[in-house]
Amino acid sequence: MLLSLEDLTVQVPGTARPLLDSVTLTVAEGEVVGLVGESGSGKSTTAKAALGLLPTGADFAGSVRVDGTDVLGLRGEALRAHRADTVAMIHQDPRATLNPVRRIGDFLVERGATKERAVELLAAVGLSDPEQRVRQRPHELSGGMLQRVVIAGALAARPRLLLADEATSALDVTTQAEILAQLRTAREEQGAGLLFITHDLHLAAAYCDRVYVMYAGRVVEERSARALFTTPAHPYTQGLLSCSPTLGDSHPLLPIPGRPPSLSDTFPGCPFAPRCGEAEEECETWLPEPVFLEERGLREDGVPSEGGGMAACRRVVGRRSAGRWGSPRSSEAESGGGWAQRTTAGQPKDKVSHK
Ligand SMILES: Nc1ncnc2c1ncn2[C@@H]1O[C@H](COP(=O)(O)OP(=O)(O)OP(=O)(O)O)[C@@H](O)[C@H]1O
Repeated sequence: MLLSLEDLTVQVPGTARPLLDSVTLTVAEGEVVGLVGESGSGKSTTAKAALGLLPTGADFAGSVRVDGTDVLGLRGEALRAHRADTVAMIHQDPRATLNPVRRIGDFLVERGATKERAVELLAAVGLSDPEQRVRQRPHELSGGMLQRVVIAGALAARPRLLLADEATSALDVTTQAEILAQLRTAREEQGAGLLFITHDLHLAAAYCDRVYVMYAGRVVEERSARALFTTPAHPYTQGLLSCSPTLGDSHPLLPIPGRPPSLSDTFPGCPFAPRCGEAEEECETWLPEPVFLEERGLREDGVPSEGGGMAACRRVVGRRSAGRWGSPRSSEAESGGGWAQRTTAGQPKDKVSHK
């Protein structure tokens, strides 16, 4: 597996609950995996963990592996090489990545491209006049052009794993569509995996192969993009879909009531229970573990589901076997009940300090 997070729990001092709580997530070679959730759900912290970057002073438990390498154990030159060569992150604001006084060509050469390849990379991400662009400085290009430059820079070292954190959110829809297509092409040509972070569940469903939904530092659902869109299993996923508009859909938008929890909020049970229209008394005290969703017949209204996947909700427990997040499905984990009583406010066991 290219990227594998296993039960990653991350806590910083002074917060009541962890930033990440037992996050398990995989990205295979050549796969586009979406990570969605409201602000503060832990998406960026999850992606940064793949770079070996945890908040200063954080305690963590669990593991992060890229191509089999234990990333959180890397130090010094090995960590620098990992960040320079193996993984590349693309942020929302290209101006935060680009040095305003350096030429575009220098930016690409610093990332390992030759001068000829710098021109080729700019052409590959759809910039016109690439020979001229390499001599220009960031203030001479528009925001959409700069984001293309940043993507060219991310591809320069031919990384195995691309992390796109809201990389297209600030762009107009035409530029967004072109950049998404170019990221996909780059992924195909280089065989890289792509972790695609977005607030927009519809975009994730349209663009990704598989999607993880996060809430309050936990993964609450993992499905194929199509299954997530057609038969969302978790009430939170259903809520996200109901409150985001789609073209041609005349249904009224239904916002999820309440607000996402802060790091000072703790929960004896399911973190989503206070906002969940389906919550029952048990949800307030029991934390649902992930369970497998079968190929068909998941939903109570009889609509067939597709593609299996996992969800952590009391509504699907009892009808499904306990499981582990990730892909492919692991048969040895198919036993047990799928419920766990939460005993602490998420204190990681066997924690390690990240200084
Ligand atoms: N270095 C840090 N120290 C303390 N808290 C942090 C640190 N980094 C992130 N957090 C907190 O961890 C939680 C998760 O943050 P994260 O940025 O991962 O969420 P997100 O889902 O990416 O949000 P957004 O969509 O707004 O970027 C937030 O409550 C954030 O304030």
